Amino acid sequence: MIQERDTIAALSTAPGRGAIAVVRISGPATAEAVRRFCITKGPSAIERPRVMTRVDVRSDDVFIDDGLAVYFPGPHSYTGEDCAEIFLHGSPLIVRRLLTELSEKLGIRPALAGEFTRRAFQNGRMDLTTAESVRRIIDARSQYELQGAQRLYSGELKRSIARFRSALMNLKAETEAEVDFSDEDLTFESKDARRRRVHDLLQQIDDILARSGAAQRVSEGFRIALIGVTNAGKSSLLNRLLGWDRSIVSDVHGTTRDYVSEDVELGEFRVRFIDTAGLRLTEDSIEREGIRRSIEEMKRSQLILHLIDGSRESIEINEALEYELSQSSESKKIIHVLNKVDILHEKAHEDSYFDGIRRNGTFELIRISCKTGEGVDLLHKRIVSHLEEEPGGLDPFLLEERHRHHFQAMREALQRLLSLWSDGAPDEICALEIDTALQNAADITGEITTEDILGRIFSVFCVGK
Ligand SMILES: Nc1nc2c(c(=O)[nH]1)N(C=O)[C@@H](CNc1ccc(C(=O)N[C@@H](CCC(=O)O)C(=O)O)cc1)CN2
Ligand SMILES: Nc1nc2c(ncn2[C@@H]2O[C@H](COP(=O)(O)OP(=O)(O)OP(=O)(O)O)[C@@H](O)[C@H]2O)c(=O)[nH]1
Repeated sequence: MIQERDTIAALSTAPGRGAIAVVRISGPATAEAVRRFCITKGPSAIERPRVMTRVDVRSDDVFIDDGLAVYFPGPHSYTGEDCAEIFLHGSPLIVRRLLTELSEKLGIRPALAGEFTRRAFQNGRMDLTTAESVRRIIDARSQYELQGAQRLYSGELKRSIARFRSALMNLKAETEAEVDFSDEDLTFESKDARRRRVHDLLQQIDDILARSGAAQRVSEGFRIALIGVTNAGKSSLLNRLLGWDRSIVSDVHGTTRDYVSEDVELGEFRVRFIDTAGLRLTEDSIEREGIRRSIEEMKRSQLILHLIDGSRESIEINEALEYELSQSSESKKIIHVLNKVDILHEKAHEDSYFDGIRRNGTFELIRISCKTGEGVDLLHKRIVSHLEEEPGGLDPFLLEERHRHHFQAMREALQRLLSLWSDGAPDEICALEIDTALQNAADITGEITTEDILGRIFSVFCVGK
């Protein structure tokens, strides 16, 4: 059983060798630990709260490291308890020495994953949505996801929950007033006006869920399929876009037998490029399987880059492309990329070269050379702007699955409330649904939490956070 009053310590910087390692301590024995292990000639770190102090880190007469220390007396600290940070040389051996001494001499135990932030939450330093966003900030894998997490950290969700709660409280107060005073001759806001307010809340919940769903899809990464005949230069383009040799580039037809995928940061976004098997009719069964899979991949992707080998006399339209071009104009976005402009076939200068790929008369074409790099930047920009056009693409509002669950439950309670009202149910029964909605709103920010819920939330954190 974890004691709240335990003093905890952990390495808070990334594990392994590094320039500097920071050990963080939190809890009642912190000041004693600093006094005992952080030795100064002049004023101690304890006497100079929140000021970085040069110290000799030592245990009795045994030298551990030349370091720096900061003491944050509670409640003005990250966790709200007495805290300290000791900056050491980034050696795992030094860190282990200090943590061992803290444990053996003062009974300071290693912190669990996320335990500092958990204490910050439990000491009222932050609400649950802010605490959760700390992990998301650390784990973000694109600027887009980071921005979404930072909006949570800045309290955007907490504030909208506060608005929901006050609207629900008003609704409840009025409903109860009606129950209490129903015999008296008082005028209350008409049921109609109240209905409209509930509809308005439902609309707001739907908007939040829709925005977060879109943001989630964006942050998980767009799938971009690279398709085109063998030797068109798909592998070369992927390498150009990624900036390093990820897939095998060769001039033997059919090198890419299966698809390779790669998650990369492209501008603000995380995207997954799928380099599909070179498409050509073949008797080779393994290669045919690759082709079947590239058609599948193409169907699942949000954007298709169709690579054309501009050194050839004509554009070869294969099954996969045929399928895609036959879809209606609202279907998948497709960018045709004319590659090898450095050795362009003379026919590729004529408009008729592109007749086969027009869809409803138009098509988007970008000319590049993977050999010289010409046009690759422009293509990169075009891909990013396609991503930005995606719904929710520029408005990251990321929610945890837990938040979505409670919003859904709020939504269902409010819908039941509306139908109870329609059925003319007693106000006491209606008030119960408002309570359910209120409870779910409170669960999001963590007004009332259980050990079990907190355990699940913080166990996915890093140790030391
Ligand atoms: N070295 C170090 N860097 C860090 C953190 C940290 O704890 N230590 N942080 C986190 O892990 C983040 C910064 N967040 C923090 C939030 C609050 C307090 C804090 O001590 N708050 C007190 C004092 C406020 C003040 O002096 O202005 C308070 O709010 O009362 C510290 C860090 C990122 N960088
Ligand atoms: N001159 C020129 N050669 C290119 C260009 N892009 C690719 N190549 C060459 O074309 C050949 C095929 O390129 P890859 O990138 O392997 O083509 P791929 O589409 O991945 O081929 P498969 O995996 O067989 O489907 C290689 O020899 C490349 O060096 C270009 O812009 N100009």
